[in-house]
Amino acid sequence: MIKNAATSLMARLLHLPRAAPAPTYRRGHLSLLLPPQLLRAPAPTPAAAAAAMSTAALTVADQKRALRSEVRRALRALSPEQLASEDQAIQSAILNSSWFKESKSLCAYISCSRLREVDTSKILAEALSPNSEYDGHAKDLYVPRVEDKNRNMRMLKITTMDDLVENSMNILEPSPVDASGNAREEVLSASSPIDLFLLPGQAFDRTGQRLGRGGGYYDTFLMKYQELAKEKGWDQPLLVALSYSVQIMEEGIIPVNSTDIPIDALVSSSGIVPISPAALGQI
Ligand SMILES: Nc1nc2c(c(=O)[nH]1)N(C=O)[C@@H](CNc1ccc(C(=O)N[C@@H](CCC(=O)O)C(=O)O)cc1)CN2
Ligand SMILES: Nc1ncnc2c1ncn2[C@@H]1O[C@H](COP(=O)(O)OP(=O)(O)OP(=O)(O)O)[C@@H](O)[C@H]1O
Repeated sequence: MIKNAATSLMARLLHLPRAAPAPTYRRGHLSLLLPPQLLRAPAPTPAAAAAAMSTAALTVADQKRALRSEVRRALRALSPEQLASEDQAIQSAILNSSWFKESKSLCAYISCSRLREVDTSKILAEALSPNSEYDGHAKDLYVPRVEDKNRNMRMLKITTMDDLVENSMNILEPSPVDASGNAREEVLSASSPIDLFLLPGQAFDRTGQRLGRGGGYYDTFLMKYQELAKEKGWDQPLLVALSYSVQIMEEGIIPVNSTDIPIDALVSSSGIVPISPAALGQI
């Protein structure tokens, strides 16, 4: 946990003395949107309020960027042994869970060790295994493919790790067509629901906040998928994030926008933390 690092970071960002309590950020909380001088003013003009809100919105983006670099530094300081031991504990917790075993279709990320992401290789292997320990069937597995820099990401079905090729960011992604030249099935046009998303990220907290790498790819995709599930009358999927210990923040440290999609549960080497009512009912 890097509470002290994150607190000192927020103090620097907000020009507060170090002893000041860390600010709390809540969805739709007015004091996040408006700077102090505006909160004190009795009746700001609409133009002044709009200008102040755009400055404050930029500040949240800056705070997110700063927290990402702080976490990146903390992750780089971990030894390979520490990373491997947490990878093992996190993957075992997931592989042994009833919600993973019972899931029939899932979206997962292909972990990238250069980015210090929690390893998903054992989970992916089990999902693709035709003789899975649970019901002897492979699961339907969809993995991300970035389409452009405008937050467009698709989740494409793969049946083997050989379906993956390295992209320009050195992350493995599925080719858009399979070995026979057929377009891969994609989640947003599939005819059945996804049970489970295994999510990457830079920082998380126990209230369900998640900070990603800043592309907005996951928040945008999850918003689209949740709308689709609502339209189709499907159950919403369980959103589970995987986290090294140093990526778990105290409540109130992670800056939040209205487009951030909260997670249902968090898995770290200390175990599984169910957060939402949906997760408390299933985990
Ligand atoms: N394994 C994995 N796949 C994923 C994601 C992810 O976070 N992890 N994505 C989730 O969106 C999308 C790809 N987005 C990415 C965004 C940034 C970087 C990256 O290398 N970022 C560097 C910093 C680059 C910079 O700031 O200039 C880094 O984080 O160190 C990689 C993937 C889809 N696939
Ligand atoms: N659903 C959305 N619609 C429009 N813009 C969005 C949406 N989701 C995110 N964005 C924009 O994408 C940019 C990056 O967002 P943010 O910093 O929250 O991403 P992140 O959580 O780090 O990334 P990700 O969700 O991909 O893991 C921001 O400018 C944000 O406003």
